[in-house]
Amino acid sequence: MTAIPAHHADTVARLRREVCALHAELIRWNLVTWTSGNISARVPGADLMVIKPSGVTYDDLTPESMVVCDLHGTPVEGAHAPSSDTDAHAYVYRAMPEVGAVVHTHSTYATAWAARGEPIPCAITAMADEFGADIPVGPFALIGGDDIGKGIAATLAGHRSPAVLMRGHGVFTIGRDAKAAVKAAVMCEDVARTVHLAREHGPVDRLPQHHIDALYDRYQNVYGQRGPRQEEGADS
Ligand SMILES: O=C(CO)[C@@H](O)[C@@H](O)COP(=O)(O)O
Repeated sequence: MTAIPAHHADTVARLRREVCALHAELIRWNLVTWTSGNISARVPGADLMVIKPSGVTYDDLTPESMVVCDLHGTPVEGAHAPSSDTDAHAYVYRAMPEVGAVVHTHSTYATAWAARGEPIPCAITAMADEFGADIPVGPFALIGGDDIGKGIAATLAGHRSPAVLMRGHGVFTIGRDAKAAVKAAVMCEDVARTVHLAREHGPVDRLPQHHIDALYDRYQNVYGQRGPRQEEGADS
């Protein structure tokens, strides 16, 4: 195995802790069954990523059990075999330099949309906020190799949505960091459930595009705490 350059050691140690801890969020939000989801994060400035080990139950995950791989999916540091989706994550990092993290789940409602091969229409404000569009469907691809990654990148490149429903499989989300990608996975399941429940009682209309655009812009650029006043602790 190739050694990790010393100047990346602190970052890798931090990402081992972060990626490990965020798997608890997949359980907390009921997005995974047994060992069926995974999280990875890119090591900024290096052709490396930190990813969950394959098939290890979430209670047994530790920072030390995370696996560091290069961006072709080859393990570089770690005693465990990496996630079976390692090649998919690695392909996304190679193809989408702006992506800092990838999350995969089989969350129930979103995966039901994936099983139907149907995009989730952007019908509610929470969806316009986070996704800015319908949540798209990517192609079916077998696990292992580059095909899942190719499908994710081809579907999400140039798309506002940080989530894709891989046909007949489940959800992949991307983000600038692991927390953002986990948030997208949580929100994806939430809106998948809401729109599904709404459709049980009748047709659901997509929001008008100008409303989607306005909601997305506000949530991405205005919503929440931002700017120097908050950083200085001002409260009025
Ligand atoms: O999607 C699948 C299997 O369908 C896998 O991602 C899932 O079971 C998780 O596998 P890993 O434990 O990450 O190897």
